[in-house]
Amino acid sequence: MGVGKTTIGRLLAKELGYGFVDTDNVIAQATGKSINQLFTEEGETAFRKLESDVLSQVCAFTKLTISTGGGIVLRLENWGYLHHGLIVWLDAPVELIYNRLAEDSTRPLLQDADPKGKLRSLLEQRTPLYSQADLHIIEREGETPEDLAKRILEAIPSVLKTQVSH
Ligand SMILES: Nc1ncnc2c1ncn2[C@@H]1O[C@H](COP(=O)(O)OP(=O)(O)OP(=O)(O)O)[C@@H](O)[C@H]1O
Ligand SMILES: O=C(O)C1=C[C@@H](O)[C@@H](O)[C@H](O)C1
Ligand SMILES: [Mg+2]
Repeated sequence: MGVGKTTIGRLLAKELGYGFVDTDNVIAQATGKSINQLFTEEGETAFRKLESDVLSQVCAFTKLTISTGGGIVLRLENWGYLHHGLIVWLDAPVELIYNRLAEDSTRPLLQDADPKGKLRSLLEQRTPLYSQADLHIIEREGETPEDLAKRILEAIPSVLKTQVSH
């Protein structure tokens, strides 16, 4: 959460000449509600169902970069959809994310008495799930979104199946 999926996904799409979709944005547009409102008014379970519905539809397209919500990994069903493409785990130290999101109130799960502790526990719970991604990119201090998009693009060939020449 807050690691830069939306920001960097958009840049990657541009570099690749692909379309771009952000599942949180699609959900907000389709429902006319913010992510905060959805969590408060409908609950996290209803949000997760919407998130799977959106992913199940957008994963069918080619030449598309999809930025997801940080909790997309939680439902087993989503992994079938994610594996239509190449999955990148964008990772950053909790301290960095916490500082970035300190003034940001748009993440409902961080409206907590101890947001840093919450970030830590979410990351701990989800690490085994994020580890299922094809590519793991760890952000370095001071790296810009452009730097990260470039690094992801450079790393992608390393996880593509090597072609067998005859
Ligand atoms: N490499 C970076 N350096 C500095 N700021 C960044 C970087 N990446 C993202 N940001 C900033 O951090 C904030 C969170 O980024 P963003 O919304 O892209 O994260 P996200 O992973 O999509 O979050 P969520 O999981 O909530 O969807 C934004 O204000 C963005 O501008
Ligand atoms: O990590 C999460 O569980 C979330 C991340 C955001 O992208 C949103 O999908 C929402 O705030 C939940
Ligand atoms: Mg996002």
